[in-house]
Amino acid sequence: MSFRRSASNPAADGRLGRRSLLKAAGASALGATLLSTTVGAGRAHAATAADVIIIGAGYAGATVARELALKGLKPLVLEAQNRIGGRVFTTTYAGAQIEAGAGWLGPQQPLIHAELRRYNIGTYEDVAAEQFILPGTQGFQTLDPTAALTSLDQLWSTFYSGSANYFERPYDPLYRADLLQSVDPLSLADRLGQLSLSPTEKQWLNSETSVYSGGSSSLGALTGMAQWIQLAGGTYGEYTTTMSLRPVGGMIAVLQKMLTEAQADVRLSSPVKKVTQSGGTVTVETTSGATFTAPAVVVATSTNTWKNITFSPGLPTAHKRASSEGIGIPHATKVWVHVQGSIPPSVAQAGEGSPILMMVPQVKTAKGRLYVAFTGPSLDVANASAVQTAVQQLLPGTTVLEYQAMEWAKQQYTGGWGLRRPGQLLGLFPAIEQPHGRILFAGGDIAKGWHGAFIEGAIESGFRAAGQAATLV
Ligand SMILES: Cc1cc2nc3c(=O)[nH]c(=O)nc-3n(C[C@H](O)[C@H](O)[C@H](O)COP(=O)(O)OP(=O)(O)OC[C@H]3O[C@@H](n4cnc5c(N)ncnc54)[C@H](O)[C@@H]3O)c2cc1C
Repeated sequence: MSFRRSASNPAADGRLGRRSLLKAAGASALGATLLSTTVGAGRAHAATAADVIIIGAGYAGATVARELALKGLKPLVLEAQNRIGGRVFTTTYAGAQIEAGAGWLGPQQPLIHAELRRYNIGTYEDVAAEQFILPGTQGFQTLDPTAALTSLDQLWSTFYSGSANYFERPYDPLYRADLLQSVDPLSLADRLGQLSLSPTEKQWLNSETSVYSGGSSSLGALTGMAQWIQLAGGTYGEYTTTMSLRPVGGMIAVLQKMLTEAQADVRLSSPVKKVTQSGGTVTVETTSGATFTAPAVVVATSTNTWKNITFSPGLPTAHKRASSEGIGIPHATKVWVHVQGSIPPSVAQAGEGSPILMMVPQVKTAKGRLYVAFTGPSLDVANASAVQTAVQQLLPGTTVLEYQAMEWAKQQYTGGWGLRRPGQLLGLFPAIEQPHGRILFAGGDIAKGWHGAFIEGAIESGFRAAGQAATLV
């Protein structure tokens, strides 16, 4: 899909009016390519009177835009794709509204709840599971939710023991940097290896540690997930509620309202390739050759994508390291599966290395039920019979009617959700939050609190970066 540039049509050069925001948010069907369209072959330079240029129209960028606008400043948002939202992608499938990316909110995430109140957007509870299907000594076993969660709670409390001390203040993760010295180098797999677990118990835990790590539990940091647990209240039961709420209108709804309130000039299909600081200004160049200048720039893209932009002068050490090592995980495939069968709504988990690691029940349809599946790297989601077999292993007696997969880690402009690697908390913070001259950095990946896999963190980082940017204008 491509558009021709037309001087008389603002949408044609990627500019977005308020009414177009809604359309842009849901423009692409799930499964369609998310690569940006080549809008406006951009030979021209584009003069702009923006106070701050924001690169990226995800939750972090939208928060920056809204906060700067509230301070009376004029933001310009350059977004690579032909839609807003980034790793939030509300769309429809099998007649239902679905989330191809971020799907749930937790009750203990104050910033997103303040935004929901601000824009008068309600939430509703997600579908409750009526049973759990978990690895057993001989194949899978079915448990009622209370029994499963009680056992899981005990196992995770052993796994995370000590985290209440080393994250005494979970919103200030370096507060006990002294205690973190021995813990931050550990991967989730290292921690599993320290415990005396039966093979079954190990599988109960490593299905989740491998999902969050993007394949192998050796990729994710123990301190990454332990901080989430402490932010949630300290127990696994409380942590599970981070997957309990959905906003009316979808995960995109608040973001749309933020950009609308900001009256932000949002240019879609405008991938930034170069950011140059000189004197008191910063010049931003898109892949089409369009240039924009402003006294400050906020880079609000996923950490993994920073390396695709040429910064002059080059990025500081911590930022270079974050982008080259990656905070975004290497495998983040979320599949919506339409399942037929008489099985009650079930949460199903399988051990690390399995084709599907976790399935979560979603809405009932006329023909069956939708499920969200998080896969492991061993499953080829292009192979329908492999998907069918993998689903039937977890949900026996069911048939897959259809499915749609989004391989987020392969998306050029976002990548997957984030989970810090071992050593990154002490190795990158607090330097990663600091300005690089007139360039500021925002994004869920580098949040202090709900980092990586939560829009709460993207909003937090957006508030911080907006405050930093305002001092430079
Ligand atoms: C499958 C999946 C499930 C998730 N589930 C949840 C969940 O249930 N709950 C939850 O709270 N969070 C969840 N998350 C995490 C959440 O989506 C992210 O933490 C959050 O959306 C990150 O927002 P952001 O603004 O930091 O980055 P992004 O959303 O990645 O936004 C960055 C934007 O920058 C743009 N961009 C990149 N490069 C350029 C460039 N060169 N020029 C211009 N623009 C550029 C991108 O296109 C993108 O729009 C999930 C994520 C994924 C992938």
